[in-house]
Amino acid sequence: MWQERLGQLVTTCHWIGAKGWAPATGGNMSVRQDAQWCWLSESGRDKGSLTGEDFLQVDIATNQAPSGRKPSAETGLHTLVYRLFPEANVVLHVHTVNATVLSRIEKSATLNISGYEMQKTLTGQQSHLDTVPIAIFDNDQDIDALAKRIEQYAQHNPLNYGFLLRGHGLTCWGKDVNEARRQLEGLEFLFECEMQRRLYQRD
Ligand SMILES: CSC[C@@H](O)[C@@H](O)C(=O)COP(=O)(O)O
Ligand SMILES: [Zn+2]
Repeated sequence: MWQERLGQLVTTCHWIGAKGWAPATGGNMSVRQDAQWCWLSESGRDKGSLTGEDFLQVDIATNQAPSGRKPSAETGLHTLVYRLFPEANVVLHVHTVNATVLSRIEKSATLNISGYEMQKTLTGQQSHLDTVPIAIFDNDQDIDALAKRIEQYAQHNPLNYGFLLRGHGLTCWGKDVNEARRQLEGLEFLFECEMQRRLYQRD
């Protein structure tokens, strides 16, 4: 099951690379194996040309990789998502221009998305009239501290689909590769729309 998921993830990484969403080794991706283990991209790789060999088994509770190789610098954010959301089986982190810039333009702690038909690409969303809040966390090189902040936020606020790291990128997830990929593409489309709207709409 998870082996098949990993194969689909590798294909999705190539798609992400072709989109230009993981430039210069930015971004990281993972799939869940089971309640204890996940498989994470190795740190420093070009994420657009990964193979199955470039994924390392990581303990979700401890962030340890038995292989001794170095998993992603942002391992702690992937394992946090797997701990917070038992239904999440895939995590995608990308450095798109829209996510990077919009998360800086929006000064508050939440990007509220409303008025777009494409909101319905996000599981459970049924109308452009609803508001989809996407949390924005200030970036931090201390991933443990960042993960702790996100965990505390999630205790009191809904955290659906993904979150933005200010000036850094988007981390999103899904129950399978198809859902994670659809929501990544949907969110990225919505970010692009929101960037354009803020650029052109003066009222
Ligand atoms: C290429 S600089 C960006 C990194 O610091 C990080 O944000 C990132 O997304 C990739 O780190 P990695 O350790 O390869 O998973
Ligand atoms: Zn990153």
